[in-house]
Amino acid sequence: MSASQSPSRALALGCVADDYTGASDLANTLTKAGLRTVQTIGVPADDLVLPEVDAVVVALKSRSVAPGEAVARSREADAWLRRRGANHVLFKVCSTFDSTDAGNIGPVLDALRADAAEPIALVTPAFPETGRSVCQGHLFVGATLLAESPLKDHPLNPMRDSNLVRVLARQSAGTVGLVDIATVAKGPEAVAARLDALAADGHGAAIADAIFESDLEILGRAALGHRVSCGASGLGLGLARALVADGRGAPAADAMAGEPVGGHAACLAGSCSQATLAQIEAAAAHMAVLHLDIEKLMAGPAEREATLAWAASRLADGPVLIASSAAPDAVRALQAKHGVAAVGHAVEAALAQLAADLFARGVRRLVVAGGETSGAVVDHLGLKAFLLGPEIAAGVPVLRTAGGDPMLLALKSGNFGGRDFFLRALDLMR
Ligand SMILES: Nc1ncnc2c1ncn2[C@@H]1O[C@H](COP(=O)(O)OP(=O)(O)OP(=O)(O)O)[C@@H](O)[C@H]1O
Ligand SMILES: O=C(O)[C@@H](O)C(=O)CO
Repeated sequence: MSASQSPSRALALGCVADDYTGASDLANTLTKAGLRTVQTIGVPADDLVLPEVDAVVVALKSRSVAPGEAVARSREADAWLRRRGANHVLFKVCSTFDSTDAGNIGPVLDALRADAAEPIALVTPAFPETGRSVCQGHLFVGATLLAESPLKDHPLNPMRDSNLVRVLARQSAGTVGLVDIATVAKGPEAVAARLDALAADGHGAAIADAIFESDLEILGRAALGHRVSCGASGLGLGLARALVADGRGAPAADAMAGEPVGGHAACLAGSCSQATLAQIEAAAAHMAVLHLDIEKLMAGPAEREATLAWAASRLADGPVLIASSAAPDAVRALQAKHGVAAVGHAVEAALAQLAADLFARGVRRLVVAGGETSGAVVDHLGLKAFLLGPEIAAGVPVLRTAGGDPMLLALKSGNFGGRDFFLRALDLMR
């Protein structure tokens, strides 16, 4: 990571994100709102020298691991951020609240709250820019209730209950209350008073309604009165705007100011979301696309090796896209035959290995679709920290690796981006 010229101030905001794409989504939001932000991969070393920043987003791959492991990693990240002076830590989860009854949102939040000695934490995944809103504790994806949206078919954590008070209560040690939209509309003091009342009643968390960015500004201000909160980029926006109003933040250095990185370009898609499936279809008009045969992939290395040979022979002519993505029926059939975890891990491992092989063949611009997939790829490439570049689509920035041989990446959350996402990303990655 590039060295700082001046000793860093205490962080205005610390963030622990439960996946890598979610972390870059949040880092993008904080940057746009005026906080200079760096995203690290995993908990950084204690002696990490940062440029002058206001916020650090520590990206973990903890959304779909065992709860104990998620808790341990998140506590470590939280402790690092507190040592860097962060008074408030936002636990960034998915705007569609991706989790199961076992966790990991509840267990991690319980632990962070205990470590911060906070009686209650405000929780909201609302993110109006991408159509996520919460009303009477129910999460909507656009105009559709969460449990009726495509998220009901998510390969790892199908979301079948839209009532987040219930969802969070099932995975938390404590009980969960609601800060409803009527209270939010009254302003930060009313929200703070409601949180105090819920805490006095013994609730450890409160789902907060939010529909518009103005609601999130109110919630961000109220959340800053506590040491920990939980939400998606919308709450990040609210916290950042409150901090900037308090005098923190400054324009970020242009992460793309250096030489263009050049090199070959490739896209890897492991997300099976409706959005990604449509984006892959649209990309086929502009680049060579290969759909992996998952049965063959699971049978041995031949499918991956053949894919690499296919890609290597085309890279000089332009970008290639390799996708494991499949429609819900096909995903379910594979999962029924091999097991959810076995297919997921086999696909992630194959795409991560392909990323490394493509890097070895000169790829320096890489677009990855899917949070778990991005986690596997970034870990396998051994990348440690990112600076923020321009926004490709809501929630997806261009990332530039900090230090070493520069590389540009876009880590796309499954549901984000328009149909032309892959082309648009590569246009901004030079
Ligand atoms: N054809 C397939 N059949 C079964 N599982 C698949 C297939 N292709 C990919 N997968 C697995 O599905 C999971 C997709 O999760 P991932 O987080 O990458 O995407 P996403 O859930 O759409 O994105 P996000 O978490 O950002 O919303 C991964 O574990 C991946 O390996
Ligand atoms: O909040 C979101 O929707 C994304 O940042 C994400 O975490 C999806 O994996």
